[in-house]
Amino acid sequence: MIPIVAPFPIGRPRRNRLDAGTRRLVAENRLSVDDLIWPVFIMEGTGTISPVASMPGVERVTIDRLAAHVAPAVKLGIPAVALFPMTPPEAKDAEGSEASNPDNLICRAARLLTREFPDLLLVGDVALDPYTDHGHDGVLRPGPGGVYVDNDASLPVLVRQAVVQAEAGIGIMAPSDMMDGRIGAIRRGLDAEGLIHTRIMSYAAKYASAFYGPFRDAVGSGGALRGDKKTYQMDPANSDEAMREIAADLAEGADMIMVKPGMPYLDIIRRAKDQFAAPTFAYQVSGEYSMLMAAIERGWLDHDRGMMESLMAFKRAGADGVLTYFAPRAAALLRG
Ligand SMILES: NCC(=O)CCC(=O)O
Ligand SMILES: [Mg+2]
Repeated sequence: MIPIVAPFPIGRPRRNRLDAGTRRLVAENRLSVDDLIWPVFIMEGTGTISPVASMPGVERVTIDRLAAHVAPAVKLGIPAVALFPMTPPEAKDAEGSEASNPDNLICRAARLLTREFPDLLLVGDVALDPYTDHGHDGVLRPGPGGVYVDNDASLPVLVRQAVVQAEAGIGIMAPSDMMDGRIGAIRRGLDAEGLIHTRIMSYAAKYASAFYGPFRDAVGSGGALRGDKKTYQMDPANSDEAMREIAADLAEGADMIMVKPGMPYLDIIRRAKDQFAAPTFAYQVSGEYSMLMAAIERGWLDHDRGMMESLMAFKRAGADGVLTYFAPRAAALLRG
């Protein structure tokens, strides 16, 4: 489609920007509270709210503080929270066994939130990195290059993790591990337990990115990480490959797909939406958040305008929703 524009001076594009009313009428995209998913960090202990040093304005909370922490977001109408645990080092092992403990932090948090806020959607991360002492998303076995994150040996562990999380009340499973075939394996595993309503939001195109740094600080997995994740997360140079990853996950039964990180990968979101017309989400990851907040704290950017513009970019790129640490603040602004 080639837009027809009358030549100047008959055509004057500035007419449609003349006043706030006109600008509202012609706005092509809108951000709404309905688009927001809020990632929340949980830790062991009691009575503690602990700031994440590398993410100004973000806190980890103990389970007894979780309902009070989440209540304002629920009140603002945020439809979903994504839960991430800070697993204590003594609960970590090489196989990530704690991931499938039905009484792990995530499951206890999910039972509590389901009871307190029955309409709030819970998104559960499926990957082993918060639970392994080596910081990888799957289990390590001898393989190419010495040790290797073993795809097929990781799948049954991920399936068990998804099942315990679903049984604890998590309605949306979000596999972030990037193993091949995990969406199909998790779907079959859930269905075998009768968990046919559990949705899968696949981190289909997850890049091996520098922008996850502050998150690893928040969940305490950064120091432990041996090597890098380049043998399973995607190369930032690639875009066609993201389309193949997304196609595979949709074919295996993903209900929704995600692109991660967000802002440096807006082109991937647009391609994905145009090509697959599936519910598409962006994760505005910790490094993007902290980058904005660092500039905001120095007075170099305006908080509200910077936040809203960064979120609108995802809508314009074609995302249906955004996982963002700004969610409660954006929702408060949208509610006026
Ligand atoms: N599965 C979650 C992550 O890997 C990182 C998210 C972030 O950096 O915010
Ligand atoms: Mg894949």
